[in-house]
Amino acid sequence: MAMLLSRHAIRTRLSRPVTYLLSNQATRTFASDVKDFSIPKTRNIGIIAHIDAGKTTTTERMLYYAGVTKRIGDIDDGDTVMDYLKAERERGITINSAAITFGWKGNRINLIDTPGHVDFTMEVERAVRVLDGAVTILDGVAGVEAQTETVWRQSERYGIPRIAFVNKLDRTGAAYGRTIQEIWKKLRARPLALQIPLMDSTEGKGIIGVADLVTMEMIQWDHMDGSTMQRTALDDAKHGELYQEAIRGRMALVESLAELDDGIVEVFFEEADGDHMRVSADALKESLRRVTLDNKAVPVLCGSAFKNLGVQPVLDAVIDYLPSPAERPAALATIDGTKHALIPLEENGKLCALAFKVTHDSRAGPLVYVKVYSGKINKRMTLYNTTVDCKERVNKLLQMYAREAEDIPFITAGNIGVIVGLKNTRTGDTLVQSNDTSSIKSNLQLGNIDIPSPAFFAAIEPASVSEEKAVDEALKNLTREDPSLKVWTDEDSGQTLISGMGELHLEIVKDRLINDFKCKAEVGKMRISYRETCQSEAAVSASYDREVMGKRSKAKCQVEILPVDEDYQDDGSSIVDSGNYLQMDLGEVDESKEQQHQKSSASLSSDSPQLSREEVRRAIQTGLLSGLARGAILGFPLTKLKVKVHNLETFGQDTSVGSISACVANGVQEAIKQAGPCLLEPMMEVHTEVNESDIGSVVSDLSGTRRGHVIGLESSTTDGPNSGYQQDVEVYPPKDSLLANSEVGEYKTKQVVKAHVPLSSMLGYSNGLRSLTGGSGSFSMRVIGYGQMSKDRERGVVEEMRGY
Ligand SMILES: Nc1nc2c(ncn2[C@@H]2O[C@H](COP(=O)(O)OP(=O)(O)OP(=O)(O)O)[C@@H](O)[C@H]2O)c(=O)[nH]1
Repeated sequence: MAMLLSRHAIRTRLSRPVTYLLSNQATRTFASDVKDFSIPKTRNIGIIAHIDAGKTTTTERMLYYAGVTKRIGDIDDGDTVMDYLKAERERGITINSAAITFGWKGNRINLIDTPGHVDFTMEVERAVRVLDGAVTILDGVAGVEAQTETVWRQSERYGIPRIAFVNKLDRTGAAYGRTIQEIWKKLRARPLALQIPLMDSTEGKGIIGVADLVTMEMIQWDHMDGSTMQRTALDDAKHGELYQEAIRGRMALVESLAELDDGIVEVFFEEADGDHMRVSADALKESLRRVTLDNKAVPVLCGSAFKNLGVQPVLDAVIDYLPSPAERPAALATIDGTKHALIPLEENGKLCALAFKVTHDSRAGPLVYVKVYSGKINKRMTLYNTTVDCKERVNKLLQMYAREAEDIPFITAGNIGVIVGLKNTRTGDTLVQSNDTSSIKSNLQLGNIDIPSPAFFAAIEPASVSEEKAVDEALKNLTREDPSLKVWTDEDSGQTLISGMGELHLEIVKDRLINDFKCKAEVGKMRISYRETCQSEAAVSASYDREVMGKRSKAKCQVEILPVDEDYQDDGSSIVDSGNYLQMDLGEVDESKEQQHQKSSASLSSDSPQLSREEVRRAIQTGLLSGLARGAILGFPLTKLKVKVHNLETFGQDTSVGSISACVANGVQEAIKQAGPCLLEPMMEVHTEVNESDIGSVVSDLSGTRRGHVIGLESSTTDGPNSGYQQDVEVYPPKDSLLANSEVGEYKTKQVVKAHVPLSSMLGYSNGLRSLTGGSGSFSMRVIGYGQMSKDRERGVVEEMRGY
């Protein structure tokens, strides 16, 4: 079976088990290989996918086959190990990215399970940046879905090598070939099929085994729990059609690798005599590893986690193709927020670690999950948190098994572990050694995540005065865990408010307050976080004149306000904050003249305070921000305004920073009232992916009932612009491959409807879309800004908010 490689390739040739228990669950025994902390044998990996693709189902099998659990947890029965929060078990979804360590064939895998729901994109982002590699799980029926693309892009931003597992091939309509084509077309990644599924066409059972194209073996699993895996050499007499297909698959694999990797070309000509079938499995694996680590390609495997088919080869692929921490580029940190520094992975280097997640345990207190990038954390060590500038003491170090944990003596560079005892560290903080005297100690940051502005809020009311402290404490813990959750007090009502990324996000917070923290509190209706702006210009003179304890404090200023739109181009002279452009004219006077000016203006007292120019500037800025914090209609923050303060005059000895700020804030508030205040609502960019037959109903729903504006329609497999994305490559297997698709898996081209829709109209869209498309549609959305609403709608919102 000798064949030449493609022309392109030729051209390019040349201890003791568990000692510590956080919950009351049963003690478990950890495999000894997880105690091997050597870097080449460590894999920090995550599982990323669209909601419901089967991440948790697959992970549960991984834990079972690795010997961590004694039986397989079932998502549908609500008894999984990874989804341990009550709220997760009830809903059957993953919310907190639970981290777990287990051994596989002498290696140590730190696995982080991540949520697929759009409300928890921040959780994914937090997890993704500490990963060294990722397994992408795709639903073999739905293919590459909207949220898959979002999480894929997130992992791409961090340059994380990935493998893919096409799951659910037992289901009617599953299509492996089509899913692989979608990896190519939608994710713009080069898929390399390492397996082809054996479909049972007679009884329509879907997948019953897989052909391994690397070893040219047939793999089959027992019908019980899938723990016994039988490998037999593929042969023509026994496997007939599948054997022929496997040969085509093997040749396609070698050809594709040859385009990406010179190493395999050499093996092909020098060791395999130009025969695709004689390239050894080991040589193929080495080549696959090289191209995966270089992010040139994505090895693809397949199966059905639910039917216990295909999971062990995914674990093998994690070891074979995903990087150890030593094979990743050095971490990037910032010093003083501007200079960049690389943190090479050195076990004996200076300690540098990132707290990527904080959870709360009722017995142990805060558990801080860290990734150590350099150096080593020991028990009882004193750390320095560079983000909040404080010393922290390590009490215990743990290795997690979902909710259970084991004491470990240290966490070395490249590893993930949990610290108990840190009091102030929050998600996203950087930790270094306390006695590190180098200049980078206090200002080195491993880079925080930008948190989008919250879209929803709700009021929280403790059930009684005696409950207030417990609720406050619980909220403090929850915000430490989750930086996308905000808590504040409404000035008018004195109510505590929480805001977050979405309805589900806040619902989960509520569940956790009540069930995990056992607080007695009422959470009010989820409300949309609107914004306010002005429709016209206004200029006002503001003054502040107060006597406090016999001392007179007086200031005057002019405030001008004007609305700006998204296209506004500032000349660089403004301070930009929350979509507002702030300007302050302090005049051309220099420091000494300014002080004289203050003195000469002092008409009420002879001993005027000598505020520096910088103090005055800061006081004005504080006033501007506080004036813009609450709108005139419903008290929402203002945005899309240009505000200018000038002609500031101060009088008297007590014309303090506070008086200037108050004068400016009063001026801003007065100007807003005069400039035609109006409400703005969050606008979402929505991508809805549907079968062609459903386009009509989806478009009319979005543009009619949901008040959206459809901006485009494109085939979900359209090739968009992407440098380096080669379109003329043949990807195996083809989308209509009979063998790779289940009998009824007829190929349907999907279309993506792109629309801008007000957030308020997107409430309940998941259910609406499900009924419009019979469950085949999926969508993703993100906030793109704030849009004006009609006067009628504004009236409705005001009445609803004020409770008329
Ligand atoms: N038929 C079939 N169903 C599966 C398979 N894998 C998962 N499921 C089902 O798909 C649903 C979702 O599975 P999960 O494992 O919770 O998916 P997930 O990706 O973890 O979902 P989130 O945690 O919500 O992001 C459950 O009802 C599973 O039983 C599979 O291989 N075949």
